[in-house]
Amino acid sequence: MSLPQNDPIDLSEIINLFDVERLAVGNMTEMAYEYVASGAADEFSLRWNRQALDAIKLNTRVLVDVGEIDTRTSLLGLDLPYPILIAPTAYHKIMHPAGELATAQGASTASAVYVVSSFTTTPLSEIARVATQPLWFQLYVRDDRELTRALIQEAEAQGCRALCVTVDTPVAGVRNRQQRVDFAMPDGVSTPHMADAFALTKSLTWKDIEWLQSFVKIPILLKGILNPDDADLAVQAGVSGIIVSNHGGRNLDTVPATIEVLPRIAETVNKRVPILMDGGIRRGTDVVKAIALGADAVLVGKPICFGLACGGAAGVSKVLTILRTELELAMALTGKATISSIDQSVIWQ
Ligand SMILES: Cc1cc2nc3c(=O)[nH]c(=O)nc-3n(C[C@H](O)[C@H](O)[C@H](O)COP(=O)(O)O)c2cc1C
Ligand SMILES: CCCCC(=O)C(=O)O
Repeated sequence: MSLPQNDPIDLSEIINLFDVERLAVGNMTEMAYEYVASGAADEFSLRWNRQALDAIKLNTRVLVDVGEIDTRTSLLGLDLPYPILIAPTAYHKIMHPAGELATAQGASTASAVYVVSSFTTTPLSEIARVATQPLWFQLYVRDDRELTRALIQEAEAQGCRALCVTVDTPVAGVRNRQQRVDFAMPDGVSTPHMADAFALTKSLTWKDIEWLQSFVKIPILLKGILNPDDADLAVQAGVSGIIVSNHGGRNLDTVPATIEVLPRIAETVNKRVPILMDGGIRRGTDVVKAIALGADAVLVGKPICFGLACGGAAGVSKVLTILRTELELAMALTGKATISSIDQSVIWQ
């Protein structure tokens, strides 16, 4: 397979986050598109993530002064201009030749935190050199715990500000669409920090979380929590945050939409640690809904990959800017001028 030949796309054609996927289809190899767009098995959870967000109605208040919309928030010691982060996604060089460097530049232009995947196709040190906004690192724990430790130490040395430990992937899901295109890394693309997808450990347990806490110096978040009982264990274990995620519908098909489980997890966590959420966030109104139902911030995965394919760094920053602008409009129109004022009252019951 050859590397992608991304033709420059007129980014003014991208008006919303659905446009970016439509435009990316023709601008990526079929293999890369199928890798990004697909979910596991019959793709129920992939669709439910979107359908469940769409099914939530908003409740507005009028005659509220929304002359100053303030989307700022703080998260694990960082002041964020708006509560949207780039979710960790693997293999950016199959989407655009500039790969993770373009993603980091796009994130920096748009003032967003970029969570770099363990399966980055660019060394972390090179990404850190171009990023002007904070980076977080997503960790896949490997069978070899000493290599895992070395990778974390590299992430810390490169200035990553938090570690998102992915806990929902002891094995990858039934990825039929990847099988159909014989998904493989093209020649010339490698993952410098992970030997291959088979290096992931299947034996990760709460004991390993304790082990990580014994030496990791940056905040640890657990990514891929769907069960309130696990959320409770995570808080008891002393982690700094949790990410409610079903891996974008890519692992276990027929688990519920993340927006559906979020309120239950928020109830259990009861503000003891910050909660992030991802899965199907495509509109500013989706961000409002997630915050109203208990998230402190959200992450976006696939639209960033498609933005990267359409226009490198400019495509990534465009996706973030559209979503941020839509969030501001949704806040003004619901009568919520600040992030902290967004609560259950904006959900039509
Ligand atoms: C192409 C792709 C690659 C991904 N790679 C990773 C990864 O390396 N590590 C990880 O924890 N999650 C990974 N994910 C899951 C995302 O971090 C995130 O949970 C999900 O994409 C969010 O849903 P959304 O794509 O609907 O926004 C990946 C998702 C996609 C689409
Ligand atoms: C085996 C996992 C590879 C990266 C990933 O997390 C994904 O494709 O969803």
